[in-house]
Amino acid sequence: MVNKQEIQSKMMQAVEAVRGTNPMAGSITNTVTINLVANAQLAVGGSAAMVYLPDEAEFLAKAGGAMCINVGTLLPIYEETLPYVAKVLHETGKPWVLDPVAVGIGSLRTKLLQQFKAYKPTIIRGNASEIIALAGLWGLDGGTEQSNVRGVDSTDSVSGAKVAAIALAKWTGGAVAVSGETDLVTDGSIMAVSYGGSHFMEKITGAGCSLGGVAAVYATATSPFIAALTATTVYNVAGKRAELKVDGPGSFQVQFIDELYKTTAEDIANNSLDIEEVSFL
Ligand SMILES: Nc1ncnc2c1ncn2[C@@H]1O[C@H](COP(=O)(O)OP(=O)(O)O)[C@@H](O)[C@H]1O
Ligand SMILES: Cc1ncsc1CCOP(=O)(O)O
Ligand SMILES: [Mg+2]
Repeated sequence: MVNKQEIQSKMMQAVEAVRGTNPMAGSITNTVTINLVANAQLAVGGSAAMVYLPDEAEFLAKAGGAMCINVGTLLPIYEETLPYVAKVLHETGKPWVLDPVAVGIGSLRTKLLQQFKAYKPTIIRGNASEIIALAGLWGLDGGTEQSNVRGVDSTDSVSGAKVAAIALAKWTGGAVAVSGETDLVTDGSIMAVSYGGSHFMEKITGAGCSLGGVAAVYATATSPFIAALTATTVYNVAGKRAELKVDGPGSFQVQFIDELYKTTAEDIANNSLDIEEVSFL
């Protein structure tokens, strides 16, 4: 039987551990949202470092507690950097987050995302359409060959990505977080549904990317499933609170960082959460 209280208590421990140790999680991420990713990582108590080059990525992979790879804006050097660092992370057993932003656009993105299958990302974080398309690219259950990703946005429902998320988690042995109005997090045997957030999160760029960066911070301190769920929950609490204090997306982004900073371990434990066993789905 899955014990919800145990999951909540592990999330609280992860939040405290990160605040107490300021762990470093390096990133190779996109040029649109790089600043928000770093600020969100700092707000929850982590330390951020962003690089582009293969040797620097290897350095961060080895020096940090986890890493975040986000393919949002690809540069030619990434053809070398990304498979190289993913292999290092896989071989050294370092947790890493993959955000398959805009999967389906362009040949380099497709090739890199195909290469990542063998390096088993510890946490895969994406919106519903990205999760479905990645499962399709990897030939797993619940995936579709044709990506429904519209640029970087989802056109699928979160519940429609359930089978794909489970299949991806079973393949990697890690966790998958599907974001949207409500969020799903699974390790292939447990499915968590987390509530909260704000409609303003669709009106700023980088809510998803920074969620991946924060998941990497928590992955330095706990299991992939708890890390993905803790990040998802912190986002739901902070998003809900920020919305109450602002009247537009610009001030929301600023307030959201403040709320990430202020969210406590207790707030996370008290946020609305459903847990079910995957075998009963
Ligand atoms: N309509 C919404 N209501 C509440 N929270 C949302 C909504 N849309 C997105 N979020 C939140 O925004 C964050 C990013 O999710 P999403 O927008 O799906 O990712 P992406 O930016 O990669 O498409 C997640 O924390 C998610 O819970
Ligand atoms: C707009 C955009 N274009 C390429 S990457 C990117 C950022 C996407 O951020 P998110 O997926 O968090 O909304
Ligand atoms: Mg995204």
